[in-house]
Amino acid sequence: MSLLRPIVMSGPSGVGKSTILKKLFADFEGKFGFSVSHTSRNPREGETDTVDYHFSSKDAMTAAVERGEFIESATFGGNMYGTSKKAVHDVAAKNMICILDVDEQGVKALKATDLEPIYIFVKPPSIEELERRLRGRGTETEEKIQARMDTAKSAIEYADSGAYDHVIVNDDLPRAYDEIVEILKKMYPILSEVAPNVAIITPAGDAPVAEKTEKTIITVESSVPDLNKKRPSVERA
Ligand SMILES: Nc1ncnc2c1ncn2[C@@H]1O[C@H](COP(=O)(O)OP(=O)(O)OP(=O)(O)O)[C@@H](O)[C@H]1O
Repeated sequence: MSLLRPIVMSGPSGVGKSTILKKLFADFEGKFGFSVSHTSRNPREGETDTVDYHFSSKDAMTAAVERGEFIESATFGGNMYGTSKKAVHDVAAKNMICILDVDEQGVKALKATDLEPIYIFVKPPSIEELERRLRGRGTETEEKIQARMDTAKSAIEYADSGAYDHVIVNDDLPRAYDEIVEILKKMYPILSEVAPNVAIITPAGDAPVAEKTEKTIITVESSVPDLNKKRPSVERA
């Protein structure tokens, strides 16, 4: 069986990628996954090696980067972060579609690998609307908004040059989401499969009744990854 091709989901900050991904992960339980990044920083309390990050030393990471084992890597606050090609393969090996939420530089780096992802760009209806959404989110300082707008203009130009397989304009969220799902269902038959062991999503805290049925009970917390968690290896602006 051939491995599922990863998906690149790129687009300027504030365009709605996380919103779309959150819904995809929830609607297609167990079909999508993120790769686990490497970092040279120490684990924080509650973090588990190979789950939250692959915790590594700076020397080991530097050597692996030199051997060409990483898609991209960067240093933040004196610590190295990066995404290895193996981490992407590991998701596909579980028969899941690996989502790569990367910026323009990440897309260029991926194009130099043999991972052959499907490239999707989420485009704002206009640069003014993007700025409105960024401000509306209320998470950025004025300086950061300006820097993000400059990065956004470059990202849109790159997308307009034909760098992506699909460009989806996120004007109306449900419409944009449906368009993405339609594309993905054509590309990945596993998204149309009816799981033999249907998952029932219940609010956390509900008593599981798995022993009475053939169905799997999954709480929302455990089934949907935390998309608010920063993945610094792909964060630049
Ligand atoms: N079609 C839409 N119309 C209006 N608002 C939208 C639409 N899509 C998303 N939003 C809103 O825009 C804001 C930014 O969305 P989101 O945080 O998903 O962006 P992002 O692309 O993931 O950004 P970042 O890369 O910085 O994480 C959010 O407040 C979200 O609710």
